[in-house]
Amino acid sequence: MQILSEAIVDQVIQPRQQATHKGDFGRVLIVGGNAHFGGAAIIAASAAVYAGAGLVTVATDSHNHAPLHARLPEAMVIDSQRSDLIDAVHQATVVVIGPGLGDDEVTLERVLSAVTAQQTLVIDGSAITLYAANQPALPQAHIIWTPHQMEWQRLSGIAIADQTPETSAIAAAKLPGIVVAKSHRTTIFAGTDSYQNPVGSAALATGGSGDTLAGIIGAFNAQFGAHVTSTLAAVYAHSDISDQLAKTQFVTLPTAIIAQLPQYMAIHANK
Ligand SMILES: NC(=O)C1=CN([C@@H]2O[C@H](COP(=O)(O)OP(=O)(O)OC[C@H]3O[C@@H](n4cnc5c(N)ncnc54)[C@H](O)[C@@H]3O)[C@@H](O)[C@H]2O)[C@@H](O)CC1
Ligand SMILES: Nc1ncnc2c1ncn2[C@@H]1O[C@H](COP(=O)(O)OP(=O)(O)O)[C@@H](O)[C@H]1O
Ligand SMILES: [Mg+2]
Repeated sequence: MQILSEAIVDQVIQPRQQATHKGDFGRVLIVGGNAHFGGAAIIAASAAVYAGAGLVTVATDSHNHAPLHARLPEAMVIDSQRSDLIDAVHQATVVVIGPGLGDDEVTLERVLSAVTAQQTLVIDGSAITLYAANQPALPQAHIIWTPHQMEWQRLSGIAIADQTPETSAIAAAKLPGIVVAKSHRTTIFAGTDSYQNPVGSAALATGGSGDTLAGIIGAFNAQFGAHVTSTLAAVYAHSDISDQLAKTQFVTLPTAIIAQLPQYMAIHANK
């Protein structure tokens, strides 16, 4: 198992070429936010925008459209219950499904059946819980699972108390793609390789921290490429920003971490 360091962030985040346009930095589609969990989709979308995705669209319950625009005018929005969801999936570089999705199995299956092998699919939150329960068909895409320990229990069948790098590696190998097994010391499994994140603290133990990470992972894969390094850098950056804020803040709120992303990325792009 390789222990991550700040070097992964310096390696992945590079200065931007100047003769570029927003399309060069990827299109991220966030699918989530039912009428009760709209904040999760807004948090994930905010993280994706502030982490540098070229364009961000949110497919979410219509209850969330006005609140989303009020907080994040940079994002576009569509009603996840309408037919243009499939068009939005086809236009995306990366699809992040799950933050606040709740029990919307229909939307999960519609999205899974529309994602293609050329795309990246981040499966987070309720989408993990729904997949674990119903096992819908998965696309041939570059898949990144981001379960917390309870979601990993549901997906892997390993009780939280029995989740170790060894047991989780065996379970992760049975899934397509990358598994980001979130915990106090998040471990990432990619093929036969495994990595551990050495940073992060209990200041992250607040609702929305995982929604934030899902958005950062989406944005990093969209703009830096669908390589495991993009996901590793996102995991490290999320915790590293929190650790820096935690020097003076008892809990590091998703919105506080998100606000730091542009400055953090500017510093590391030039290292
Ligand atoms: N502001 C919002 O709208 C928020 C919405 N959220 C969404 O709520 C939906 C449900 O996700 P939740 O994670 O809240 O609920 P889950 O039911 O998936 O998991 C949390 C439950 O598992 C238990 N648990 C035990 N050990 C745990 C561990 N080590 N890590 C995490 N949970 C552990 C918790 O006590 C809790 O009862 C997701 O779609 C998520 O994205 C959450 O992200 C919180 C914030
Ligand atoms: N005590 C802790 N130490 C380090 N990281 C933590 C701790 N508690 C939570 N985290 C991190 O915060 C995030 C929580 O994810 P998740 O439970 O999915 O949040 P939510 O679904 O509420 O957005 C994960 O990245 C996890 O690694
Ligand atoms: Mg979560």
